[in-house]
Amino acid sequence: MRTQPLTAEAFAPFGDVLDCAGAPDKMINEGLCGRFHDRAQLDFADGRAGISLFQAEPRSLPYTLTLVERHPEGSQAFIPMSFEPFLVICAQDLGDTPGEIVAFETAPGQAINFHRGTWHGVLTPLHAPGLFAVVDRIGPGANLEEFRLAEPVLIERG
Ligand SMILES: NC(=O)N[C@@H](O)C(=O)O
Ligand code: NI
Repeated sequence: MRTQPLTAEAFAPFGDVLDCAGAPDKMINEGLCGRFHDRAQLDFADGRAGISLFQAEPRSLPYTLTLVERHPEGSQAFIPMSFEPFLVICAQDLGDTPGEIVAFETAPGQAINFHRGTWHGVLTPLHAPGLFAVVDRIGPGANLEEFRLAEPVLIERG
């Protein structure tokens, strides 16, 4: 299957796109900063928000996907700390199992937030340095379900 450009509309079933598209919601700091306010649906059931840094190995396209995962107790945001695009993989939810895989390539300056329970591929940079801030749930109990695909899915550039 092939990647598609990340847009808020196409990603809406899976989560939020964070970018500075359009006009800011408000100008702050004496008019020197545009605030794109409250742009993600965060959820940290029975826990709290945490900010972690991920230093991930870059991958290449074509990319062979063998596993997806989800976090039933919380949302998870991937915020690149570079201006490099990255690969975002999701799957529709069929209840206990993931459905069709959908793959996006971000534009520079875009970040994403997976909604609670969204099936997704793990953090997948396409270029070094692979450095991301990740905002997700810190709390008790399990918050990771993994699903190994019956057949690997080859993801190619769209
Ligand atoms: N396991 C972990 O902290 N990261 C994954 O959830 C991921 O989506 O990369
Ligand atoms: Ni995850």
